[in-house]
Amino acid sequence: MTMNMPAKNAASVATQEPAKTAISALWRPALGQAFVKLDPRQLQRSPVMLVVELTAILTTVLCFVPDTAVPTFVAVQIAVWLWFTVLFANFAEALAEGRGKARADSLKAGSEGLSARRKEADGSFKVVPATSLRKGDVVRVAAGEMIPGDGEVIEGIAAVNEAAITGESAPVIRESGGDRSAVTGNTRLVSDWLLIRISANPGESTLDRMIALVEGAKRQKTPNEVALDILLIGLTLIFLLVVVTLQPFAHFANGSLPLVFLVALLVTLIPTTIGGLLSAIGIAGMDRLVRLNVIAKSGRAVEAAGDVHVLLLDKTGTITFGNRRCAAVLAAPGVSGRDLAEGALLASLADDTAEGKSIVEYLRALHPQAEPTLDQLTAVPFSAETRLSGVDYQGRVYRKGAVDSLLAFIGQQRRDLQPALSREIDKIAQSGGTPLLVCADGKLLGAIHLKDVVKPGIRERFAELRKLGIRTVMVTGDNPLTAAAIAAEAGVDDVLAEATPEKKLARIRHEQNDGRLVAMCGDGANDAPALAQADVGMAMNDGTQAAREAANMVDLDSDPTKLLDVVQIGKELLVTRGALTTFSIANDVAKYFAILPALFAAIYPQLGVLNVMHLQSPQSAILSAIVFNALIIVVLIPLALRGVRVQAASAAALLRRNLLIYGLGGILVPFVGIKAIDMLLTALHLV
Ligand SMILES: Nc1ncnc2c1ncn2[C@@H]1O[C@H](COP(=O)(O)OP(=O)(O)OP(=O)(O)O)[C@@H](O)[C@H]1O
Ligand SMILES: [K+]
Ligand SMILES: [Mg+2]
Repeated sequence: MTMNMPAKNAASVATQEPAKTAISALWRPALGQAFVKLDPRQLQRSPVMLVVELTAILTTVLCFVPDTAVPTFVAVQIAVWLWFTVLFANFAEALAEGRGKARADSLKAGSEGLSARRKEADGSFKVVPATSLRKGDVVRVAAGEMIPGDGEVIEGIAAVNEAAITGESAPVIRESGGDRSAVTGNTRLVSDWLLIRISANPGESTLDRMIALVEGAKRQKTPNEVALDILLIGLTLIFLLVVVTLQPFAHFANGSLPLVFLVALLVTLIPTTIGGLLSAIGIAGMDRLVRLNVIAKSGRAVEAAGDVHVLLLDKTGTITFGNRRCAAVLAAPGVSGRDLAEGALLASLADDTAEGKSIVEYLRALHPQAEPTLDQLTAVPFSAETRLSGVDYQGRVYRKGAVDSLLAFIGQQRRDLQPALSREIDKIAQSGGTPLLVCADGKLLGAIHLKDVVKPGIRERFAELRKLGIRTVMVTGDNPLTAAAIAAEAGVDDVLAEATPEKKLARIRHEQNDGRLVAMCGDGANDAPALAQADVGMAMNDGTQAAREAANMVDLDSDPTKLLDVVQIGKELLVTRGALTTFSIANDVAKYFAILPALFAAIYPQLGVLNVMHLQSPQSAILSAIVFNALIIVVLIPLALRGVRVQAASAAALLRRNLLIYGLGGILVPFVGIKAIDMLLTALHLV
């Protein structure tokens, strides 16, 4: 039986890193695409460009209608440059899509022909195509095989190579229970076997999302883009009105403006620069995100990231490495080490969280003892609500859990605790560790020290966030002392300790009610509601499937500090769009004053004083403006694709700076550019 072809090497897919696709290799296919995109059905996504295409068609027709006022060779040049305007905008979009296309193609190729071993109702396994898997199906995957879809590990532990999706070739461990249970389709098992419950229907998987994200033009417009589109359509209508009313003015002075000129004038005045580059800016922004190994479920989330004020981070697994491990057990005064070891082991035997497993491992190594089998125990699984776990065994109740929760469970107060044990607990917490208490039948047996390590470099990233005006808040189910110790080490601005899922959710709602946009990073199943509520919810890829589903972003590298880069990308996206819109509109206003005097000079000689640019003739003025209008799109393509760099500064300072550069620049550049083109066209005898 051939299973899903491990020969289709995952690593070979990953080597086609989009970042390494040079622009030089992309512009050729983009050139072809620019013509394909002339199809009005495609162009209607960009209303301004559709108007330009209509004027290009009209002007082309007018070339065949002799007009004494406009020499045919000038009319032809205008028509050609109008077509160029549309082509340049199409080229920009195609170029932006190019990198993503290459990535999408390699991702698709990697998933073709995959099959799966699905568990049937009678318990047998049947080989089916991966595309036929539905949410809830259970599949078995063995070493060397590809995981056929996103899902949750329900049995087994194995090493998985996720290079095809993340580009990271070091295998990661996936196991049932706990916070490392989510697997991604199209990744390869390199050891052992897993039983996986599929969690996504066809078309909804991580892979599908990645493909949709990088396939540019098919993506949905964000609310911001839609709003800008409406503004651009409004401006187009206003200028249409302006141009239409020019003819009566000309008639009034017994003059006339050729139709070709009016049509061309309309194009120079409507916001073609931003209209032509808008789509490319959005696609390029998403592409930057994909290259960062972050998958966003919507463009809206990325834009929200650009405006985030507060960042909530889960402690375990996000700020720390998250493999909270048992480092020591401490018996309560009057309790033997043997009794504590027995109680702690029993309370952990049925606990499949990472913490529970580490306690069992620790005790088996240090205090070997006879163990009951699992079917002799009644398991009480850990929950973030109770913060307790354990078993009932032979009529006795074994529990372990957070200090306050366990004390409440056995009806004790913190102040009733023996001072020696109390001191030990505080010591564990002050060192950043997590203390658990263990009890059997209401009697305290002692404490367990769970250790975790703060991820390196996290402090520096938080400092950078602070410079961008973003406040960081650590939320944790842990006790206040541990929370404070880790918070101090990581350098967060605020802490919320002993947080249940409800408390996390309430904190986010509270910030949102105060008008702040909230981002949240988390990995656990108990983080899912908060991730869903946050404006930007980023789940760690190696976390739980619940978190990945609730979030609107997934970081494939499971690096929470990546949110900083996402914020940066969001800001760049917003600033780039804003800057080019400012530039485009300033440009159009300037063109109005640059061309009109030249156009009307013959009809209203008094306008001569306004003709500061001394353009050669009305036809040279109009042609120069059209050429400038087309070329400025090409000139700005690199900026649209690369994005405007954003320094750590307040939003107001950013706005001031950009208004100055792109607003003032937008007014001045057309005067210089049109004059230069006018001189060149005249010298070449083209007008
Ligand atoms: N397996 C377990 N059994 C019993 N108690 C546990 C277990 N794991 C954790 N606890 C206790 O429950 C508390 C909450 O744990 P949980 O994993 O829900 O925290 P959290 O809300 O995800 O926040 P963070 O992950 O940042 O600590 C822990 O601080 C610990 O005291
Ligand atoms: K224009
Ligand atoms: Mg957690």
